[in-house]
Amino acid sequence: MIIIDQLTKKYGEALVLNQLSLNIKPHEIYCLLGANGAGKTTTINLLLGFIKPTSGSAFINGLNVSENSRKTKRFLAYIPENLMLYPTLTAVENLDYFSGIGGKNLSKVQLEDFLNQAGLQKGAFHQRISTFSKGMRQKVGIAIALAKDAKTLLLDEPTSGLDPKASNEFGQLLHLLRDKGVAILMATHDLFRAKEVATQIGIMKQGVLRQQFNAQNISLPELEAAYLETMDFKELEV
Ligand SMILES: Nc1ncnc2c1ncn2[C@@H]1O[C@H](COP(=O)(O)OP(=O)(O)OP(=O)(O)O)[C@@H](O)[C@H]1O
Repeated sequence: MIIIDQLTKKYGEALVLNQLSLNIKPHEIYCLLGANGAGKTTTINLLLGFIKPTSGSAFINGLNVSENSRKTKRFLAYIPENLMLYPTLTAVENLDYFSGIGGKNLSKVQLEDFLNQAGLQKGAFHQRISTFSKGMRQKVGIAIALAKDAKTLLLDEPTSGLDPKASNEFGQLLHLLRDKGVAILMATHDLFRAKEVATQIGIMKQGVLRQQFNAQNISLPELEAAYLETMDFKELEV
């Protein structure tokens, strides 16, 4: 469960996130859309406890992130655009290391089972990460989320640079995690993938959540039109 309550972030005079409120329950995938600089990564960094809010609060599994940043990481998995894995270690070794940080001590068979669930081909389990494509690395990220038994998954442009097949596979893996009851927040520029995977979609501009949709109630052309309209809307000069 992710609760964002009137979260605001300022850098000096620059207001980069303005009173954002969101509620993402288990079994939900919330896709956050917005142009470069809209505040999507800032939102994720606040949820990760990487930066402190100017005002407002964020809660992961009922814990205030600002007060329990270390504890909340136990419930969290995070997949950025370029997942940081150890290139000279194998997929199994990386999974062992990162699930260990998450407090899990798993056998080789269990580790391999999570990689299998994440769709990594068996031949790659014991290969070094340095030989992996981006799609394979993202699958290791999903395996880490599964192995940690994460209740919350944060994703920052995870399908950027993936080919359509890899991106489609990645979307299916998100559905697997959703079905397990994970609450998922994904920042993305990919309207098509957002429409494919999301239960809810929000459009941000200049740190403000401008529009929200139930993904079932909007077609892809309607979503694109709403996005373009939001981006084109000029603020009234006072
Ligand atoms: N450390 C910082 N100091 C000052 N301004 C910052 C800092 N970090 C981010 N910003 C500003 O905050 C705003 C929001 O940035 P953010 O990275 O959250 O946008 P985004 O929606 O994720 O964009 P993108 O799609 O390009 O990733 C931008 O104007 C950015 O320049």
